[in-house]
Amino acid sequence: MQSTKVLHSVSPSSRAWLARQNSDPYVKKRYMSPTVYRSRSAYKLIEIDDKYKILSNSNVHAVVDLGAAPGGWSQVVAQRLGWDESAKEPPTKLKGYGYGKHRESAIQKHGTWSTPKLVDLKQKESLKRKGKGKSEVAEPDVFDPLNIDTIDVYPNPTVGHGKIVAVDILPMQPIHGVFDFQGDFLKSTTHEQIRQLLSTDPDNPHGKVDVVLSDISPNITGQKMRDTQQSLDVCESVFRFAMGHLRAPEEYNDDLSGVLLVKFFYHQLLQEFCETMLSPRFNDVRIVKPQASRKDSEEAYFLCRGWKGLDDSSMTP
Ligand SMILES: C[S@@+](CC[C@H](N)C(=O)[O-])C[C@H]1O[C@@H](n2cnc3c(N)ncnc32)[C@H](O)[C@@H]1O
Repeated sequence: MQSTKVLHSVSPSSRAWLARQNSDPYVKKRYMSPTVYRSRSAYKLIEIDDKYKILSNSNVHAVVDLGAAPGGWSQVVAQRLGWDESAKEPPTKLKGYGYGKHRESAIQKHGTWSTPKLVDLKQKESLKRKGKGKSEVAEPDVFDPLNIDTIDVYPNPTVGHGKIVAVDILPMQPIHGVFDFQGDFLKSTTHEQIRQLLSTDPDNPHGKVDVVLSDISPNITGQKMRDTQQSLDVCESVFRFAMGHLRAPEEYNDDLSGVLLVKFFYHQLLQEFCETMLSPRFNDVRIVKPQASRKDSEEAYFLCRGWKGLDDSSMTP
């Protein structure tokens, strides 16, 4: 009886959404998978990598995931690069590591770093007052507003290869093996922050990347021209970043390395962008629409493989 009431109180659009969720095979798959993917989108990247091996490839040492929140794609990248996210094992906390130089020493010591979990100082104080020392009481798994003295370190981390940097305008929960930060990718300062993070790797002083992924979705307004312009702005910004950061082709032993995968929304202008900007710069450019991408969505991806490099001096990033 109660459930009928609840259903009646649900709006027709929410009911349609629930019906679509209930019949969506990828939603079901997500709940049944041993890895709890944070997004349904994860299956799009799995499908693309299974087919084109853009991540499962020994040439991949640095990957950038743009528009990464809540983190489904980053989870897939981390897995494919061997940083098997141990979602089942709760992270433990070590004292003494945080941001800046502490973060660097944590990376050196543990091979990874994730955004520190914050500790609730009030709760900490109240535990202290009750005379419960650290050794007797498990530290609460909550916020430390100062953000300086704890870091999540997985007890038995699987050390993968390669550096993964994830960026989103929204915050994202940490993923083992992934450096994430909050930033607007359309701002050039964010491009610089990514480069700096990548170049902390001593083997990669210029902050070069092998794979640039972008699943960025601008806010869709329903106004075709505006949405198209937004999609174009994102694609151009991602391409500019790729031009400045993809590793030079001479460093690879094949002609399909140096990859850009970027989401777009169908429109003639995007098609022209692909033909004039992407096709001349990569050996293989195609439009992919993974099965996991909803048929009624106008999204698809430009998959560009085999970066040709900046041989033309007029092509400055
Ligand atoms: C479809 S979601 C990405 C899902 C993600 N690939 C996953 O698997 O979890 C699109 C993301 O793009 C982000 N986004 C939109 N505009 C952005 C911008 N200018 N800079 C960075 N991220 C942006 C949104 O915040 C949103 O999290």
